[in-house]
Amino acid sequence: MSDDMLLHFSSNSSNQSDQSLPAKMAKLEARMVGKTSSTQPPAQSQSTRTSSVSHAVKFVASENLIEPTTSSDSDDGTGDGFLIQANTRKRQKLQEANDSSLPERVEAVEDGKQSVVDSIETKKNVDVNRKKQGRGRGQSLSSRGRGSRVNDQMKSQISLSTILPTNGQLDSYLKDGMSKEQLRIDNRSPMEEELVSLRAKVASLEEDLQKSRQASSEYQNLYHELEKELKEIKEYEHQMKPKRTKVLSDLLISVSKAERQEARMKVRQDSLRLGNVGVIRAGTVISETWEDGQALKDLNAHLKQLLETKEAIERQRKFLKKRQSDKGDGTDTESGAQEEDSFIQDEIYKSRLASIKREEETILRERDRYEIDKGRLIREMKRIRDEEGSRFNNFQILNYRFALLNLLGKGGFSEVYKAYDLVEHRYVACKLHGLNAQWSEEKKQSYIRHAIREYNIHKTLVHSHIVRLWDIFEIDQNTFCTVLEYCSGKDLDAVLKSTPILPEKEARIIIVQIFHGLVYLNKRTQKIIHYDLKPGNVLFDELGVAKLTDFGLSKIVEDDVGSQGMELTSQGAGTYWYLPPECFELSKTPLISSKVDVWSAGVLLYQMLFGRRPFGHDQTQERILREDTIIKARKVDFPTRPAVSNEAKDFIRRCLTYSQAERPDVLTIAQDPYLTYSKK
Ligand SMILES: Nc1ncnc2c1ncn2[C@@H]1O[C@H](COP(=O)(O)OP(=O)(O)OP(=O)(O)O)[C@@H](O)[C@H]1O
Repeated sequence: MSDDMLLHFSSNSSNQSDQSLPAKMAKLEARMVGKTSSTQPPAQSQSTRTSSVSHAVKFVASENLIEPTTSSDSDDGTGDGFLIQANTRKRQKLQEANDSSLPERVEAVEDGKQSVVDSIETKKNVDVNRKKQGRGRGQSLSSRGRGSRVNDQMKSQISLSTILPTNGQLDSYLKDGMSKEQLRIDNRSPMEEELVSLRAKVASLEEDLQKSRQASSEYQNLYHELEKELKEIKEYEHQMKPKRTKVLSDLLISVSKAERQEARMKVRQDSLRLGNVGVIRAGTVISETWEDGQALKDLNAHLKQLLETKEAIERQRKFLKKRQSDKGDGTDTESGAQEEDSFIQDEIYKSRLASIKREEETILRERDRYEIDKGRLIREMKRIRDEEGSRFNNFQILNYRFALLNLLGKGGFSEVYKAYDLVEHRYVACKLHGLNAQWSEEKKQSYIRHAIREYNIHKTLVHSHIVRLWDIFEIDQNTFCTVLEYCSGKDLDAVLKSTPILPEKEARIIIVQIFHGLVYLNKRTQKIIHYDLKPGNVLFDELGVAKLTDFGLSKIVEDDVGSQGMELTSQGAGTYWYLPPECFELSKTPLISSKVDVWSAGVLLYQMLFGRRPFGHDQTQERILREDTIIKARKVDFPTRPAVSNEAKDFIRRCLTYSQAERPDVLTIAQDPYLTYSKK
């Protein structure tokens, strides 16, 4: 119902209160006779409805017989005449009993009036609320939904009340106990009912929509609040970042300083035991020499003493033998007793010699251990000296990101520092490539080209058995840095220096990992030959996972390469103990393939198992070249000790196949049973 209608409704109710009841009833009856059925089509115009409503309201208000909210409606169209007649009769009866029942009726009328007023008040409130809601979206839709429903109910009631029977008839119905609701339902057309139900649905949907809108607005508010909070956190984070970085790098520095101190203290302690570098002056020439420590001196002294004892016993034995031969012409009884004495004496000497031998062996084993410790000490001393001489030793932060800590080691042209990545928050290894200031510009450029080439190859390699290369950047005109995955374990070279012979199980799992890395290099679209496989280029992480590194000499195998391989352009580079014979070919440019890496891996396995390299172990690089050691390496020999499985030996023989054509390539040998672990 519109607001206008309500106004009309309320004004009529007051205006008509003075009309005489009988005259009004008559009027209404006449109208009812002439009116159309309540099944008026829903398409009926709103204005017609409104006028009907206003009449109905007039009727309700003036007669005060029914409550608008529960008022019944008319019968169906066919019953109109009967109802009117019945009503007329009813009215006559009523008039007869008029005066006697008037006080109760007045009361009923008063009650009805009050109900209508209440209903109108409710309606007004609802509509006022709805208007408010219409003005401001912030208000709850549920109240608007309720308002709409009440509105719809009112509309339907009012439109139906246009076809209500006269008040007499209605009174009679009420008296007969027929519910007003029943009347209302009976008088509804199906379309009207559908309309009502659709309106109810619309109202409920509107209510849902409003709820959703409200929820959405609440979420939006929450979102804005969170966004604000996030912004604040980010700002705070931004402000705190330099402070945090400072605290972090200070911590890292103090830990590194403590490590440096500890390393130096250990070197001092070990030096007492194992030895130190001394300085010898020969005229104006000053040179360095190694002086053994007390433990080694004691061991050597012990060995010397054992040797002296051994020599003394040997001398006594000789003397005893000589005496025996000199007294050979004595009496039988006499010579028999002397012979027995000499025999016993000799047995004593022999027994003593055997025990000296055992002692010697123990001391020699101990000395070997000391020698290994001595080697480690010398390397550590060198590292400390290199660190002290390095221009990067004062904890610089490179590229605003990499906090340099302690020196890991120094290579030919580079220093490798342990560093901390302040962005990714992980340890890395920063390899600082220094160009020699004395080099010609051409040589510097060539070195840089070489390093960039290595970087370009290495950066694309992502495999668990290959050291990751994270970054490259320039430090100054003569220095640049490559950032590598940090491997906190030793490299294989350091491992073999402290334990020259590895148990076969350990050696096998290392070679298996190396081959996993090699297979990866050979399964890429752009195949790569590492070309510099050697113990120093196999690193271990803290869990003992082996990783290949140093792709400085690597070769990219071009697509159009023939089955024999590609041309070796950098002949002479690499470490000769680990390179195959074809790399030493001088008559023509050698063709190389992944078979180079297979040979190197074979040498590595041999060295891990037997503690020495198969070819030219004791030779220098220069001598290997001069004596054609590798060119002559046609057959591999295995020492009798330590005992190694035949499978391992067969695998090594396959890797060290002299003929390049017959040697399997990486992908072929990767199928070898020695490299596969199958459950038995
Ligand atoms: N990614 C890394 N993680 C941990 N230590 C590393 C890493 N890379 C190299 N190192 C260590 O740094 C030291 C120097 O390495 P570098 O590769 O420069 O030396 P090299 O291989 O002996 O020399 P060159 O490359 O000239 O042959 C070695 O002891 C090596 O173990």
